[in-house]
Amino acid sequence: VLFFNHLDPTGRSGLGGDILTATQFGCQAVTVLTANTVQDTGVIEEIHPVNDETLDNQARCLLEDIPVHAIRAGGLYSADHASVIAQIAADYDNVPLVLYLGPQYASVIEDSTDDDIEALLLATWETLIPQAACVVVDCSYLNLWAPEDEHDTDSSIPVILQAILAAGAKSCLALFYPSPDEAHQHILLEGESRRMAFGFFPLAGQPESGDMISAALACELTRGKALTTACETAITYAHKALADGRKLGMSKLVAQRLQKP
Ligand SMILES: Cc1ncc(COP(=O)(O)O)c(N)n1
Repeated sequence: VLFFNHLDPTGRSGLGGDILTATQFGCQAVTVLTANTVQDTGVIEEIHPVNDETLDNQARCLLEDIPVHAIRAGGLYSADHASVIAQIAADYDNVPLVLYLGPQYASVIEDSTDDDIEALLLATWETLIPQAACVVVDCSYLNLWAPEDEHDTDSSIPVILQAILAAGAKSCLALFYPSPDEAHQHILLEGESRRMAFGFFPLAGQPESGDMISAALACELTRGKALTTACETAITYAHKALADGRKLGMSKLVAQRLQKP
């Protein structure tokens, strides 16, 4: 599996976590760094995006060397990142693309402007979402990825999810979908009519669950698993990893990713 992600030096999220998840699923992780960061288990102090040429060169270097069976794109910090990954996805269109849209920290980047963030959103919607086999979103942060006219609309989650499918994504796994009884639930949307709900997930509000679930999902897809089964396995895995999480630092738990799915 080819992972695009940031490097979280704590290993809690990002490429370090992806490698552990891939290992647990019996896959080799090949990795492309999108950004170096300065952070601990609580605060992201700095994000330094990698330039788009390095991103492109590293990904293509790996793809020409090693057969890749799934691509998981996360940790996107610039419109150029989205465009480079989109071009790669187009060149390798037989390889399923799992796109993860989670908490989005592009505003942490020094000198970043609203225009930069808007350009990232636009490139994501126009070039990446249309090519995704599955877009994994965390509904708690979905408004950060909403197209400009959807910002600040409280009831926009179902609208944005439908927009993801309308943009061309084959499916969308919506995590922490706000259900009427206030519990959180995960929902897989496929095409116009197919909708499948997964069980309740008691560990709501753990931002790294989507990072982990999308990584595990990409690994499961390399084995030719059906999407619903792959989603279910990935969710169960993340649930266990978070339930066994350890407070290694002063802030967020570090999931135990070496965990039988
Ligand atoms: C640069 C960067 N991007 C994303 C995350 C994950 O998000 P979270 O810490 O909310 O799980 C992170 N720790 N660092």
